[in-house]
Amino acid sequence: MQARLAATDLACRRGERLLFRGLSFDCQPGSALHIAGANGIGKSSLIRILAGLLRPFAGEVESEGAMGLVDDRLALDANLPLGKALGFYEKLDGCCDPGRSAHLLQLEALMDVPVRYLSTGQKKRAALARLLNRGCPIWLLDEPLNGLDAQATASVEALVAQHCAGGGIAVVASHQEIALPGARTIDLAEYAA
Ligand SMILES: Nc1ncnc2c1ncn2[C@@H]1O[C@H](COP(=O)(O)OP(=O)(O)OP(=O)(O)O)[C@@H](O)[C@H]1O
Repeated sequence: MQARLAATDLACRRGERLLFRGLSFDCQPGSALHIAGANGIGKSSLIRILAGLLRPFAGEVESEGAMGLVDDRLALDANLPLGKALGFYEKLDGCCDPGRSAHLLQLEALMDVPVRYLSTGQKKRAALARLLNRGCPIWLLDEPLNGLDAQATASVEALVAQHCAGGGIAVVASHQEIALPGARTIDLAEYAA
């Protein structure tokens, strides 16, 4: 899996506040990065900068390989049953093994449930299934453990580990502990402006 994600001397401003500055890293295939820090420090802002959804105040991002973002916005049709909502994107993404993500994320029993009725943790698992189905090498995960129980947390940690073992890159913003073997942790407080 060819992938690279590098940030050079990034700074982020939201409104009138400079949140962080001087942030650099270089993720090679197989690497995981945990972005840690308190509420409001700028973790989601950093993820959005990496995804190209927010312009950095300074610095630049270089990437090689497709990116998949999972955050608190669920990009699935709320009115469709989960199976159909995922199926729409499986066709677009050319996913050839949709059963794998449903199985790994314990979603099989929920396929007939309209997306809007899913619980917080079930919605998060559905978003992760969509990410898995895309097969993209760079994962940007913003608080992926929010709403997950212990079993689902362990599943997500295992999925990230497998993704990196296969040469993928994962950047995980989380104020919670997350077990990511071999991951580098960046505490955004150390870059606070
Ligand atoms: N559009 C905006 N305009 C001005 N300020 C903003 C905007 N969006 C976010 N902020 C502020 O930027 C700061 C960082 O927000 P961000 O969501 O990146 O933090 P976070 O570390 O992800 O927090 P949390 O752990 O609560 O998710 C916060 O103080 C927030 O209020």
